[in-house]
Amino acid sequence: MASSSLSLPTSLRIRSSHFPYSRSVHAASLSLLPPTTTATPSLSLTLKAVSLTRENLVCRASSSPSMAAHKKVEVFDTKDDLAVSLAKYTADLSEKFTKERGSFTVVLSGGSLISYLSKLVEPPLVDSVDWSKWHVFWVDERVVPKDHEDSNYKLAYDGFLSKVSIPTGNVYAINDALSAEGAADDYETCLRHLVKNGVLALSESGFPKFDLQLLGMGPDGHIASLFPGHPLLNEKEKWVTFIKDSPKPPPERITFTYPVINASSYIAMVVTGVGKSGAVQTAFANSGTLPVESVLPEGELTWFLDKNAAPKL
Ligand SMILES: O=C1O[C@H](COP(=O)(O)O)[C@@H](O)[C@H](O)[C@H]1O
Repeated sequence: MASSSLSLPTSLRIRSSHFPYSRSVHAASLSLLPPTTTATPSLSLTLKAVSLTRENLVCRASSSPSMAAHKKVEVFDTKDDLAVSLAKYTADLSEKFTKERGSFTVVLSGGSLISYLSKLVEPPLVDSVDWSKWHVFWVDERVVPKDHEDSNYKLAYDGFLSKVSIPTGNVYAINDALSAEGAADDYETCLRHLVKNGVLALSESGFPKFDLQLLGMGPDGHIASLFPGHPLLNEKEKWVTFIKDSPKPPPERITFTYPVINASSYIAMVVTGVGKSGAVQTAFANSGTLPVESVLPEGELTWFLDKNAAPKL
């Protein structure tokens, strides 16, 4: 597969026959590491340390309190390669949680993310996933009717949900008849009910623990409807909140808060295109300025990047 994979802070892997290793080396000192489990000898960079094999690059970055417990970065030559890998990753987690818990709780975002789920709804994966065990949620939603062009539900329905057999009762869209505030409260009530009846797990931090959240990031580094500099970034108590002044239209939205996002077992951060490479670069430098930098799940964070969005190391 034409991909690169990076992992931070404990491991950053790059798998690519085309990865420009030389660009990765300039900021760091090189040292030899013992061979990894692959047959190929590996090199290590102290950046805080990147190890390279011909097909793999494993980077151990400095531990920083602002980093997730386990963070990986995958870089793909093409969007198609990314979609194939994201589909396999999602299908594997579906199997894992279905076996372990009898259900799979998945959070979708809007925007470009949905287009990268295309391989999941094609053979062979579409036939191997047990869709009856899926429970689908939204990390954010625009407060518009469900058939509105701006609706994240509509986007997901047209591009994904309409192609698979997830029980209708397991698809948790917002109540679009309510105000932004009402819809946020209603969604939080729904989540609390699902925790009570065991569909959703509860994290030690007291927030719902989703199995997988599939997130996108805007060119300004926003995730969900958490925008740079907005007071909602500081919300620590609520599970779901609302915004009426979103800098990106439409202005009225509901959104999960950081505590709910970060209680997740797995998060995939799917980012493509040169227009987002600046934000990715800033985020990887731990600038402390972008909302995406506060995505630090209790579980595992994996960045799925195409090479146009990948940071220049
Ligand atoms: O407004 C939104 O934007 C972000 C990013 O969208 P993208 O098209 O740039 O990938 C999205 O993740 C969020 O769910 C959506 O409401």
